[in-house]
Amino acid sequence: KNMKPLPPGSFGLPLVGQTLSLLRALRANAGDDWLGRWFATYGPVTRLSYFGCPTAILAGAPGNKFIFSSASVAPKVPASMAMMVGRRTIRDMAGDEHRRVRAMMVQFLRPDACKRHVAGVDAEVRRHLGDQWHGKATVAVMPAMKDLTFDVMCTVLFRLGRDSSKSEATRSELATEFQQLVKGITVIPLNLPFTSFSKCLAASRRGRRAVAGIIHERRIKLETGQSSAADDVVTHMIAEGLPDAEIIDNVVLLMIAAHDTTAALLTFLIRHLDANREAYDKVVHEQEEIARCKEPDEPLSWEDLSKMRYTWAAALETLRLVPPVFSVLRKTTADIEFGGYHIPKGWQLIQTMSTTQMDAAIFPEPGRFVPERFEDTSAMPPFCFIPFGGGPHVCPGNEFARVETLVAVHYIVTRFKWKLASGCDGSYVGFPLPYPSQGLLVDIEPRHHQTN
Ligand code: HEM
Repeated sequence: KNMKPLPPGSFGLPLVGQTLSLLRALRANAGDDWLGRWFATYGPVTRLSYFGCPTAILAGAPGNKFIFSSASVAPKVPASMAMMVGRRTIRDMAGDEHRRVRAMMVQFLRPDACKRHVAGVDAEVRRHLGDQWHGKATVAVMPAMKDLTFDVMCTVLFRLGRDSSKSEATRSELATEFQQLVKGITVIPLNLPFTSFSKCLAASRRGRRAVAGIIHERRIKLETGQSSAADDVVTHMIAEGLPDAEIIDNVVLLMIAAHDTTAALLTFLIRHLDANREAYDKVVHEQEEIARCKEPDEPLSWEDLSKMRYTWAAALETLRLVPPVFSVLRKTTADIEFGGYHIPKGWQLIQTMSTTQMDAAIFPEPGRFVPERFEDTSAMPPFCFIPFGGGPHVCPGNEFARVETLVAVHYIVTRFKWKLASGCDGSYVGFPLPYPSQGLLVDIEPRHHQTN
């Protein structure tokens, strides 16, 4: 009787709702304009229909705080994602179960583990630049960064060595299948012969079989005393007694979460440094100072990374301007009230990173690339800069992403100069992940350090 009204807005046409119009805007990199118009019409708490579900979109820091920390809100896994990745990932779990499986991943992602990963990341980055940048005149940055982050993840987190042709084959099989299955997450889940979704499902089945093969090998090694639970995340999950089907789902999730996001960060950092010479000079200066104290083949150390303060500030500013994850999707697990409105149980909830990250009241001149904003973040209001999400499901890989980004930037800026190739305008689509036109083609030239 005393129920508050539903949020203002419109569900649009049956089934279609606002899905096509919002997706079209997102793909054309006009999602912010679309949402800006929507919020201007209906206010910061509003309803619409997205992928056939009643949905509330919340704008601003209070909305972010509510979505990330309310006990009556849980992650929503879209049907296409569940079909590609599986239904027993940590995105589908809550409470103790979520904490338990998440802890198995965090064991390999928290700062003390990342400290141990630095040398492995360093070797993989050098190897990549040696293979894909040295001797080249032009590089497509995004594909190169995707390869790099995929390989770093395989080597460092999953210990897929490069010591045998079998493990090289497993890596390349996983890389091929994952390229395809990731596409299936954002298409309409229509499983009919010859649809792109059905091809993605087939890739998912093959990718899952490859992961099952890795589990099989790791179990034998564990049982015969050739390995220990501390060696890698798969062996750890086996030792913790997680059922194989759940290991597969969570490994697939981890592989997806771990590589494209960091590749997008690296790509757009390179693009912004090209366009902002003052920031570029400061990054080069910081990295040259570190390189000067090292022997040519000496890997970077954890202490070196802690000196890369300006470079990390530039990376954070890149995440503010071009968040790899455009928005976070949740669902209500009970009837809730927010901002004077009633949001029923089972509705989807969406927040979008850019409503606060591009708000001039929080980040003056929000369109400008100003890394200095992140040199001291003590005055930054909470729940305004949220590229890694928030609450119990906040990204556990942020420290790993920091290590990867700083090591890669170190070797890129100390070994190469770059500028956009002629004909590449630096434009990009914003969804499902920010992806630059032509993969961001840059012309490169070697600087002075040229060892591998
Ligand atoms: C710049 C790089 C990255 C960005 C921007 C990013 C962003 C995000 C975001 C927005 C979420 C959802 C958080 C939420 O629901 O509140 C997430 C979740 C997640 N990320 Fe990342 N991520 C990055 C890198 C990584 C890396 C390197 C890994 C692993 C090595 C990783 C593993 C995960 C996992 C496992 C989850 C699910 C956590 C859960 O549901 O408990 N991410 N990430």
